[in-house]
Amino acid sequence: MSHDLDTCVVAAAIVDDFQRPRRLLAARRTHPAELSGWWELPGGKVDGAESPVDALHRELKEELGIGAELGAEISGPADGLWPLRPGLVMRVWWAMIIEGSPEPLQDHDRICWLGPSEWLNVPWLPSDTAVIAHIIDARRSGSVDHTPDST
Ligand SMILES: Nc1nc2c([nH]c(=O)n2[C@H]2C[C@H](O)[C@@H](COP(=O)(O)OP(=O)(O)OP(=O)(O)O)O2)c(=O)[nH]1
Repeated sequence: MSHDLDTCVVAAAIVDDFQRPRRLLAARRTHPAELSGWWELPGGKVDGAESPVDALHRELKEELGIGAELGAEISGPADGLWPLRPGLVMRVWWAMIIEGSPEPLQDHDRICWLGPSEWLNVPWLPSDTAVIAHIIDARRSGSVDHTPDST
């Protein structure tokens, strides 16, 4: 199935270390009402002509006040994408903070560093279940691909 016409959301799995990630940053949404209180990977929709990577850097600055280094993209099951709902797909990158200290500045009311055995300890958005399971597996098997990616 083609996802060419779908809206693209970009998000970051922000960890403390690409090679041996122990902590993962989760953020609790404040809006819209039906998503409020659920936790997600920080990010947002790609605007107009900006590239997905530019959009992710913009969102991380707006939402958390941080600059990040992106690692490899975490490829999803649908042509590399993570389907969220009809018409909406997500692309996800490993990321590490290189500037600033994360604060819930916009769209979230809480952020939380989840420790090694805690990556399932928040109620993730139901649409995130597959990607969170995937990154937990990658962490457990030591197969985190941390090759920098700038596509
Ligand atoms: N950032 C992010 N969004 C997610 C995740 N999982 C998931 O279903 N979504 C959904 C929630 C929203 O419907 C959509 C992201 O839209 P958004 O509202 O955060 O993006 P935005 O601020 O750029 O959009 P907008 O307010 O301008 O419409 O993707 C996730 O892990 N991270």
